[in-house]
Amino acid sequence: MKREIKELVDRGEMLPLMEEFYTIQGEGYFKGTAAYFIRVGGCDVGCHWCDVKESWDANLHPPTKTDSIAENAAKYSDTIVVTGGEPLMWDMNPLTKALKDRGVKTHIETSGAYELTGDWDWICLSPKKTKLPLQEVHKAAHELKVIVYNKHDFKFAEEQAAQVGEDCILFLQPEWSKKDEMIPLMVEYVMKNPKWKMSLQTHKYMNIP
Ligand SMILES: C[S@@+](CC[C@H](N)C(=O)[O-])C[C@H]1O[C@@H](n2cnc3c(N)ncnc32)[C@H](O)[C@@H]1O
Ligand SMILES: Nc1nc2[nH]cc(C(=O)O)c2c(=O)[nH]1
Ligand code: SF4
Ligand SMILES: [Mg+2]
Repeated sequence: MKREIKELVDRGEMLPLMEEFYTIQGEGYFKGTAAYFIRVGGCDVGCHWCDVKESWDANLHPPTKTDSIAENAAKYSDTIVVTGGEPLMWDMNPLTKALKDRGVKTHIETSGAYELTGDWDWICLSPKKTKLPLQEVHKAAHELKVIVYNKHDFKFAEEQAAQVGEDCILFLQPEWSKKDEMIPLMVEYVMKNPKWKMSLQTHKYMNIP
C-alpha cells in the first residue's frame, strides 16, 4: 500500500471497505429495524465459526474514503450499523463524526477487543474467548450478545454479564451451525434465567443480507 494511503487508513480517514448494504438488522435489540450496514475489513480475533471469514484480511478490501462512505450511507437510512471484520481495529472517530454530521444514528457490532473509538448511539458487544473485550467496552455496551456454540458458553456468558453495566441488555444467540442442538438448551436457560433474552440471526431465515 502507498505510504499516503496507509497514513489515511491509520487515521481512520480511509477504511478497508468490504461491502455495504441496506437491509433489516437481523439480530439483537434492533432486530426488525431497517438499517444500512457498512462492513469494514480486518479481524484477527479468529472465531472458528465466524460467518464472514472473507472479512479477516484487510488487504483484500479497498481503502475507501471515510467521508464518501458516510455520505453514501446516509442516503439510505437514518440508522447505520458499522460491522466487520472488527471495526475497532481502526480509528472510528472520523467515520462516526461524518455520520453524526449527517444526522444519522450510529450503531456498532464489535468483539470489544480493541480500544473504543467513535461516537456511538448503540454498542452491541459480542465478546469472544480468543481475545477478550477491554473493560472500557464492557462499561459502554448497550447490548451484550453472547454466541452459544456449546454448553460452556453459558458460563462464559455469565462471566461477561458480570462485567457490563447494569442497564446493558443481555442476549444469547445460537451459533448458526449448532442452532438445532443449542436452541432447546438456550430456551431452558432463558426461562430459568430471565435476565437473558434470545437473539436469532433472523436475516438468515429471511434470506436477506
Ligand atoms: C461477523 S461479526 C462482526 C463484528 C465483530 N467482529 C463481532 O464479532 O462482534 C457480527 C456478529 O455476528 C456474530 N456471528 C458471527 N458468526 C456467527 C455465527 N456463525 N453464528 C452466530 N452469530 C455469529 C458475531 O458474534 C457478531 O455478533
Ligand atoms: N441483516 C443482518 N443483520 C446483522 N446484524 C449483525 C450483522 C453483522 O454481520 O454484523 C448482520 C448482517 O450481516 N445482516
Ligand atoms: S470477532 Fe467477529 S469478525 Fe472477527 S472472527 Fe469473530 S465473529 Fe468474525
Ligand atoms: Mg452477519
